[in-house]
Amino acid sequence: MTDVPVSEKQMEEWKATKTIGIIGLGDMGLLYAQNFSDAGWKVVGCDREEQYETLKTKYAGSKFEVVLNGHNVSRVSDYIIYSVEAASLDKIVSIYGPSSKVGAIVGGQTSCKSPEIAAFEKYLPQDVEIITIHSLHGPKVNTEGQPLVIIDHRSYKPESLQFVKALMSCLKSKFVELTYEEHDRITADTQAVTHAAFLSMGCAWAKLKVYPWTVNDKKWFGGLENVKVNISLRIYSNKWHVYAGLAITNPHAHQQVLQYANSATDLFAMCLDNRREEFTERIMKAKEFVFGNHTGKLLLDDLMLEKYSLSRNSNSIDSPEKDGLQSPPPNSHLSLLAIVDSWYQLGINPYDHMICSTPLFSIFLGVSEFLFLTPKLLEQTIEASLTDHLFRKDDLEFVIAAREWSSIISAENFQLYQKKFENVQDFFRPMFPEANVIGNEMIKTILKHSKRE
Ligand SMILES: NC(=O)C1=CN([C@@H]2O[C@H](COP(=O)(O)OP(=O)(O)OC[C@H]3O[C@@H](n4cnc5c(N)ncnc54)[C@H](OP(=O)(O)O)[C@@H]3O)[C@@H](O)[C@H]2O)C=CC1
Ligand SMILES: O=C(O)C(=O)Cc1ccc(O)cc1
Repeated sequence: MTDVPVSEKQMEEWKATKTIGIIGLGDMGLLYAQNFSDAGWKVVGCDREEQYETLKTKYAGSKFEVVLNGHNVSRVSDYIIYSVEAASLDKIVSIYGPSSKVGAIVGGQTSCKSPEIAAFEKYLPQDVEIITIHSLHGPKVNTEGQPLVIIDHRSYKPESLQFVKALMSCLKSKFVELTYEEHDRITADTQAVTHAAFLSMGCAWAKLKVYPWTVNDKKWFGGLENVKVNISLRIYSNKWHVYAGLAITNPHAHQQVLQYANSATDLFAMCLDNRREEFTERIMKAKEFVFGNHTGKLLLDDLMLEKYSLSRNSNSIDSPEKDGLQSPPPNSHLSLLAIVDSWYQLGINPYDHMICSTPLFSIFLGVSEFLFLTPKLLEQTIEASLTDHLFRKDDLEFVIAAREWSSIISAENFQLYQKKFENVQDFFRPMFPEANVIGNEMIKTILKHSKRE
């Protein structure tokens, strides 16, 4: 539902009388503060108190006002959005929640909603309404057309939801109304497991000390490899707490990430033992379950992805169907076989979640679809998995990495998550400037071309 059924007059009245407050002026808080104030809303925001002078100067020319702290935001705002690290949310709501203006609406941007709702219920005064949100994209992605989840958890006035939607309408995102439980289940299926996969790939390359696109034996090139490398580097160039919070605070995510690690382990073990029949049957069952009803065009076109290589001399594609170009060596694509197997094992139809898809999830589904539905590519991949040892060592590191991420997430160990994430981040850091330019271009093109976006 993208239309907001409020009159122009009502909108103008709200803009003239309501104040929007944002606690946490980091990447997402700033995105909202700028968009809302540009659209004519009165916006106040704060970050940590010690940042006050710096931010006041920095945003002196902006249309929103920086105030000292969350008390000052909460006292004057009709809609208060907490846009802070997931691990600190409970503490921060406990401090500022009781200062919420009487009758205000409160929401948050954290990626997992059960702990956010629990904190709101615990610390907010009863007169305060709870309507929370989640933009399903990062701060550098154009908000237009991206899913924006809205959760009306506790509202007393019928116009409150209309008001939140009216405010959010300037983002031009696609509204998706869910309960917080539905939200957490879906995002565990989509985001958490997608991140686990790309985190594990990056971790494996860092362990092997390779920048895959620079390896001279030309192991890693072609459209599918470009996606793996670009998305993995994109995640590692971001803040660790976004991914840690999303996976650790969502109990459903633990099971999904564990299944992903188990799928990778099982499939790899079958390859080591050359259990051809069992391996092929399992992959084919997963294919039937996930893609059995697929009709029409694929989400992604490999020719489109092919140009987004970090490698300077790449000119190839993965598809064995396309003649005339040098093909990359067959790869076991364990990371992609494992995701489709884990969807099958958990009974998840990923297409059911497209309504809540993030750019990275769409791309992950797109490359998996490409692997499973491009004629001959899956057969070639199965053969390579069982008989070709070129990627065995990489696959071993990948399996270890997937298991490690799963253990850290299940143990809810933020410290270890940060340490592991930042180790890999340090390894890739020199490559980020170039990788981000190419990765951003790739994502833009994919989103433009993806028929379901
Ligand atoms: N980045 C993304 O792609 C997305 C993130 N999210 C979620 O949105 C939330 C914000 O993420 P993002 O903007 O990326 O993270 P940031 O780290 O950029 O922003 C969070 C900000 O909150 C500040 N903060 C910490 N404590 C307080 C406090 N007591 N009062 C006011 N501000 C405080 C932080 O300061 P300091 O850094 O000093 O701690 C930081 O500037 C997170 O929960 C994240 O999971 C949701 C969708 C997408
Ligand atoms: O697209 C993704 O999965 C991202 O990595 C960006 C992101 C991160 C956290 C969120 O809560 C929503 C989107």
